[in-house]
Amino acid sequence: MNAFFSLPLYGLVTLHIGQMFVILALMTRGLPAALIAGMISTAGLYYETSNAFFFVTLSLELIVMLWLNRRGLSFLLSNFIYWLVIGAPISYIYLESADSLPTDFMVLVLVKLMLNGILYTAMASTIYHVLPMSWRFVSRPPVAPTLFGRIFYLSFISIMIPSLIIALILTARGAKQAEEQIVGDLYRKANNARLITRDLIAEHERVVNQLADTLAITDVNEHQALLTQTQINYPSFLTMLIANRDGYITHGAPDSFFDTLRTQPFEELSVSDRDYFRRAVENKSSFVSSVFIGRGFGADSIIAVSAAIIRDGEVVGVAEGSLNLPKLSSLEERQDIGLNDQLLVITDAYNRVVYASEATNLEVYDVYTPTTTHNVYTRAINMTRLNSRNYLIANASNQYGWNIYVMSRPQQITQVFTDNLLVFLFSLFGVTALFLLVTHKFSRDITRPLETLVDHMTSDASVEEIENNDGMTTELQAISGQLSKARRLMLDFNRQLKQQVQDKTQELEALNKRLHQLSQEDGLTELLNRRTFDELTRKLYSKRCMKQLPVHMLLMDIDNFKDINDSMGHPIGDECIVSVAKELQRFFNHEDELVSRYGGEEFAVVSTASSGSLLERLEQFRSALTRSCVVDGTIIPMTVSAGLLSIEKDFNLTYTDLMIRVDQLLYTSKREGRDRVTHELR
Ligand SMILES: Nc1nc2c(ncn2[C@@H]2O[C@H](COP(=O)(O)OP(=O)(O)OP(=O)(O)O)[C@@H](O)[C@H]2O)c(=O)[nH]1
Repeated sequence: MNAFFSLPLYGLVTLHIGQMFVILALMTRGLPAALIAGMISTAGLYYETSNAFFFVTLSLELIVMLWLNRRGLSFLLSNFIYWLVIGAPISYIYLESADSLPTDFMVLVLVKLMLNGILYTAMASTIYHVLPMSWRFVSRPPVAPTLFGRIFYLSFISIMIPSLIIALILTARGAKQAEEQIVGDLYRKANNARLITRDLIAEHERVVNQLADTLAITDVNEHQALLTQTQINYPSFLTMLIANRDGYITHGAPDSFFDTLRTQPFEELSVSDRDYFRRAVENKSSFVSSVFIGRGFGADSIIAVSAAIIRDGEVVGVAEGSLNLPKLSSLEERQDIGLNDQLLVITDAYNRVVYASEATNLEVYDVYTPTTTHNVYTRAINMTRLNSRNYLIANASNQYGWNIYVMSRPQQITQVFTDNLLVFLFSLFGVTALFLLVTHKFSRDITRPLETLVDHMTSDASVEEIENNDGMTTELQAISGQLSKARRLMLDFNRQLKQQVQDKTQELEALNKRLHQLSQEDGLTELLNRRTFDELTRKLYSKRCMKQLPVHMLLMDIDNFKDINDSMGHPIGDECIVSVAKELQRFFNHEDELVSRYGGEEFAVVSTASSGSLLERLEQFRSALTRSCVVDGTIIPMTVSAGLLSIEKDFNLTYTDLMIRVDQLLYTSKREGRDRVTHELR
């Protein structure tokens, strides 16, 4: 059982779709979940092989991928690097030590492992990107922060999966075709060799039969000539002989052979113990021997073709021809067997080598029975080992019990697959480079106009539409037009808003100023109110005292004002108060002189002027006041009572005491008959 959901392609080459889920678990649920998924998916393999290798490598793959991913590499690239640097070497060592795989298939398996890794990771990546966000339990860094990177990554993995699958299927089909072709070729050659050897033996058997028939009716004197001629006609016969009924050689060809033979001891000339003699005599027919070592004339490995010479139903002798076995090499040449590392071995019914290609290191008469194994890569043909190399082996046997083995190196099949995969890998690199270029251009086509648009929209310069919009698509041109329009409106609105804010600010400032003024002024007379006057004068007074400079405090009150109010009404009273204030402002306008409405009809003046100047102006004021208030052409005469305290020496008086004292001086003036000034100097 294989819980990897394998999709067999060719031989051991299968796509392990199940691994995709393990990678997906790593992407969405993290390492512990992926390890559990990996354990489940390799459980079947573990159960079958009792080997934890698959789980260990899978775990290593997951850990390395995660580690690389945390360093900013995509899972796809991480997987590729893993297989290149760790996975392939480890698998190589494992497969090599496990010895379960012929080394001829090693490259193929390693390339397949790598492609498999790329494929299932690409599939997992694609699924990951279309999964709802809620399925992603672990946050992953984005595959690429730039638009270019994202377009490239997504388009790359989406084109890679189909192309990888198509490439694998096509190469698998290619390998199958190559396999069929090579296996067909081997069997065709084996079959041809079967027919040729059959015909060869049959022909020589016929020749020996004919010879025996002719010898039976020919005078014995002509036997030697007949034999020599036959051997000349059929050079495939290395030697030929005629033996009499007792098994003694009476004639031989070629002549040189027979001359040598004749020099042998008498018993050496007997072939009565040889199968080819006994069987021919016993069966009164022809016979084809298996391989044996000749004697008498050298010690060649030979095959003997013999026939009984029958005269009047009685065997009178045996004619025999020994086949020249090395001449079978023509068979090899005729079938191009030497090419492509192909080998030919022919054995007889006793598995003795009749003929073997030189590269097999087999000698004629050696016993050869190939042990064959079935191989996953080659379903239609067996594999065998010869001289510690693997060979595909096709065999055929003829009716003489001969076996014909044609062998070929398995690379011929795996080469097609491996070559195709390598071509695919290189094309993939090419496609990747092309993709990089195209997506780079594509993303620039998108981002450039947007950048231009943003630059244009954020610059303070012109509000005109973008002049050079050649690079823009029509959609972007439309958006750009609308944005420019919106921006113009916005700028207009902004300008109006600015103006309004400016106006309002000015108004507010004026209002504030006025409020400030109002808070300091008396509403009727616009003189300083009592609170502000006290505040300012307190400071001035303490400064003057500190510096011991003269300061004068003047407090005055309109005399009998109640009468004016009572007789003429409050509005007229107000007018009188205002005219007093105006006169005060007129006469007490020196620097550091403050004038205040200190109460209802009470006024205060602080001055730093000389007392002479002050008293003079006070008198001028009092005199002007009598005529200052005119209502409906009638003068309302007014007088004031005043208290004046000049501080010129005693600077120890507090401000409160100062005011109390001035007030007392004012009341002194009132008490003493009004319209006067009580002046005190301290
Ligand atoms: N029209 C008007 N009258 C005010 C104002 N403030 C105070 N008065 C009046 O001023 C008068 C002050 O009167 P009194 O304090 O009795 O003193 P007087 O009549 O001026 O007499 P003597 O101060 O003793 O000379 C009151 O009748 C108040 O109502 C004001 O702002 N307007």
